[in-house]
Amino acid sequence: MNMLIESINLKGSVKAITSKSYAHRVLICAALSDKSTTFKIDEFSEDILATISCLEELGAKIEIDGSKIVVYPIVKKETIPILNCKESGSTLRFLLPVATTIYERVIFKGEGRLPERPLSDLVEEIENHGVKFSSRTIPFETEGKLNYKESFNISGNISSQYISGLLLAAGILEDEVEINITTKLESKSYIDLTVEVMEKYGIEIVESGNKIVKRKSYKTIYREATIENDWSNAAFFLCASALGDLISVEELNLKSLQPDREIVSILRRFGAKIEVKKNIVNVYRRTLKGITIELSEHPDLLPVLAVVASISKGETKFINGKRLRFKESDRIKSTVEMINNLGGMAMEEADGLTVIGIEKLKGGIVNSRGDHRIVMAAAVASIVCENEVKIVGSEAVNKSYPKFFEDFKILGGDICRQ
Ligand SMILES: O=C(O)C1=C[C@@H](OP(=O)(O)O)[C@@H](O)[C@H](O)C1
Ligand SMILES: C=C(OP(=O)(O)O)C(=O)O
Repeated sequence: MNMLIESINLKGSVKAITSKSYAHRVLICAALSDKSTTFKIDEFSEDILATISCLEELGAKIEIDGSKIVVYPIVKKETIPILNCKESGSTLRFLLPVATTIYERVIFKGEGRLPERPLSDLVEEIENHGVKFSSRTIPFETEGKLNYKESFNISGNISSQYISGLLLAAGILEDEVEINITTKLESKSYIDLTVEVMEKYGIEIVESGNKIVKRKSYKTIYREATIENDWSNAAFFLCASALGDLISVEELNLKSLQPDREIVSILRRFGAKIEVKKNIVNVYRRTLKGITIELSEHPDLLPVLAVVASISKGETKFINGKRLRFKESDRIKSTVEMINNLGGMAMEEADGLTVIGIEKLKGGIVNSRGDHRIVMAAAVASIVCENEVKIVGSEAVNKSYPKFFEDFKILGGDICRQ
């Protein structure tokens, strides 16, 4: 599907949607605990639906009634579970250790770019703990249960999801489990999110240096869960507000551990004025100037920040973002391509990019490269384009924010499906 967007300022207020990262974690912890958990999800993105259907396949009963969701604990089935993780890296990397802890045999599948995204360090460590794989990349079938006799050694600079996955699985056992991180740890806040949710289910996690120790197993003390709203997707409208008229983004937790909460201080460094009232964030347009942005702790912000950089005075350098090459697209390449196709100036580097700010973008055609964050960033870029923006493959947005264009329209956006 293609989307044609006229260059119009957006204005108004929008409520942030349910956090995808939180939803994955609460769904999994709920399914591994001993009683049902009830909570609300107001945006059933494809990634969240992938985790729901994989948990059902593992034997959890999940009832959905509008935005209300009740998750009952997994009851092990006789048949071999077939987990289709669709395009969700979190679903695959969280559920691989979980499923192999519970089941002797599991089939894993995926779609889009997921089979090409990194998994080998996790596969090797799971193999070291007694599980055989029919192939190194998905689709594969596993044979043998994950054993916890030895501690786990895993890299911390390829995907933080490896560590979150091992932690989530370790919570199934009452025993103490030790995870050693063998490299520099990136995206630490995503692990903090995992720990935060697991602790709500009675698990104790102690971190010291490069070692994480898990104690106790899942207990349901979190029968009525609350899921935070999503800073990663709120960032698109916060950036749109920095580029045009005011868009208030509502219902955000200012004290959240979500790494993408950092968008507030990044926009402030660009020169935007920010006002925070309770849980509402208002970003006001000011003259913006280029800055240096470290990507390793919040990789998902790159595409939309590159749009902000494209009309900020001087040079913006995005550094330490090697991992972005392995997202839904090679996000360094697809971001550079998006900015340049819209008439901006972006240069690709090995682990980041440089954007030189200009007065206004021209507009043009952007290929999403199957990446939801490129779709939403290109839509935001339309605000600072002289002409319209055409997004090819705009359906990729469903991965995290299916009603993004609905919200975009409510804010005054002029869009036409083609
Ligand atoms: O744990 C999570 O919820 C996520 C971790 C990050 O991935 P990596 O740690 O693989 O970079 C992030 O990019 C992804 O969107 C969500
Ligand atoms: C990379 C992302 O998610 P995941 O790794 O779960 O596919 C994302 O949402 O940008």
